Amino acid sequence: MDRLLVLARHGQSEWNLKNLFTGWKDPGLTDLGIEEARNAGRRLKEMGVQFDVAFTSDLSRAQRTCKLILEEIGQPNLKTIADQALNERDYGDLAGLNKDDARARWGEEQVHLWRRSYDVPPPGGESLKDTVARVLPYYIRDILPRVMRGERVLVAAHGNSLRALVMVLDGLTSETIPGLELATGIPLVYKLNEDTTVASKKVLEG
Ligand SMILES: O=C(O)[C@@H](CO)OP(=O)(O)O
Repeated sequence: MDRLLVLARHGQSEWNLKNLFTGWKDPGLTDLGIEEARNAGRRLKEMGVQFDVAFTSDLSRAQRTCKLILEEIGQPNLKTIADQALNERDYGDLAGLNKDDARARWGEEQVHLWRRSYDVPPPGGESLKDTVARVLPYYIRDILPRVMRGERVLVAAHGNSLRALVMVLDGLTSETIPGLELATGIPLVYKLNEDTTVASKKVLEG
């Protein structure tokens, strides 16, 4: 039995393009983002991937990406479950600020800690640790049981909500997680073992 779990970060958003902290704000995809999402779908189609269910967040950039992937693989009406638990990390007071302006104001190192450390929350927002604390229970309760039953599952979500999941799946630590970057529109194709650990992982680049 293939225990298939595909994780896809949304395509480029309007605020990715403008270099703004986004978090729970809800900008749409750019034309490039739409193309990235379609391309992710095409790559999955080339691999012959089909899904039994899709999960996405409460935010439109992830939902649109999910829809575009499903259209490309010829499953436009697949059952799709949207949940706030998969939302991007809440960037708190940084949401809407330009990332270069933030570096000029608070310094490169502080901004890097806010963006990539495990446990330093941005002002008024969530650390990655906080994000793991909401994503992981949802994964264990709602997503993983389906994968273990042999359902082929797509999760279309966000840079940091997916970093939270990849941290758990790949066994990364608070020391190694800062080095993990997820590109827009590049699906990660996991197959799981019977004991829920990772059997294989393929990054669908290009
Ligand atoms: O702004 C955000 O919400 C995220 C993802 O775009 O940014 P970062 O990569 O800095 O965590």
